Amino acid sequence: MMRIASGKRYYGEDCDVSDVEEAKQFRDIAEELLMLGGANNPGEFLTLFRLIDFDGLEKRLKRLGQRIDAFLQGLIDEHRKHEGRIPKVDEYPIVEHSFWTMLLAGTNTLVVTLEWSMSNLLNHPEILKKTKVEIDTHIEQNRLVEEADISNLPYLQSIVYKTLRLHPAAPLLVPHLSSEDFIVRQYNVPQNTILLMNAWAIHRDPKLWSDPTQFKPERFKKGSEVNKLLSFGLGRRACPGANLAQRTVSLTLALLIQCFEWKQTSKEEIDMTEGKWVVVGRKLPLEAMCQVWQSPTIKNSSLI
Ligand code: HEM
Repeated sequence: MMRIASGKRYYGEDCDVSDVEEAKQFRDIAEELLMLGGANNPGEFLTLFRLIDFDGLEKRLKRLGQRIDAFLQGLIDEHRKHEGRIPKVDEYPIVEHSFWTMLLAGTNTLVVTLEWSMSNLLNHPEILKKTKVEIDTHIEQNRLVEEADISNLPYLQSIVYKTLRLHPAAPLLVPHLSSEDFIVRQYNVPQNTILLMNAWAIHRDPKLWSDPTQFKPERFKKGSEVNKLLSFGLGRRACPGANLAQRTVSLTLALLIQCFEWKQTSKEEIDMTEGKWVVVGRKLPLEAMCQVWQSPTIKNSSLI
């Protein structure tokens, strides 16, 4: 995402990151923001806590907001210097906020989805094998998978859908606020109520899915199953990056499978315990062994 937005890289080996200090700053900010975003704020339930800023959450958020503004200002100034344009201060807020929302909403979500996909595949070697066969059957030996190939790899796409169902990166979506009073079934929802939707629970509801906790990519062969997914929300505030996300995760996963042979580090199943941030990844980082497949195209690729 950072590359799309500014042409820079903030993650990866230090030698690939042009400005190591700036990259570290970004990673620190993103981590703190995700941590505070997931914080349970007692002030939302009891006014007294809000008045005394219990836990100092508000102070920490304000401090973080200033760090974010300074960081983004630096990027925008740098960009304008290259563009040779005179800065127009009143343009900043929109540019800043759009830029930051994209980075915040579009980085960790992709990473955790990819990590959950790989975890599931390592726990199901037969599915991993089937995916490799699909890739090798559709992609010529002398080239790597490209974005345009994804639509010809339905089994791979099913794995991504399946992962989005069992491990939606934002299991409670994003909090919404009711703009007026309304009724859902027998529930009265007053104006200004914070509303959370539990996509995680809906995706595991046995009334909607057969074998709801099983990792069975085949089920998504039937297109209608995809329409039941809520991983990107619904309606006018649904995720605008859904298409990009599915393509990015599918392509990265396809390349990982095409280029490397993957194995677990032990005989035990990979622990699938979830972490507790607002974007829910694995509790423990995924550990796996990989080896480059012995093909000249892959060995000579700049990806390796
Ligand atoms: C697997 C990856 C992703 C998942 C699971 C995901 C999921 C979500 C969810 C659940 C929402 C809230 C929808 C709602 O509350 O109804 C959302 C909002 C949003 N997402 Fe994503 N997202 C992903 C990737 C991306 C990417 C790559 C981008 C940007 C390029 C992006 C940009 C946004 C933005 C800007 C919003 C806010 C939309 C609004 O409030 O109107 N997301 N996303």
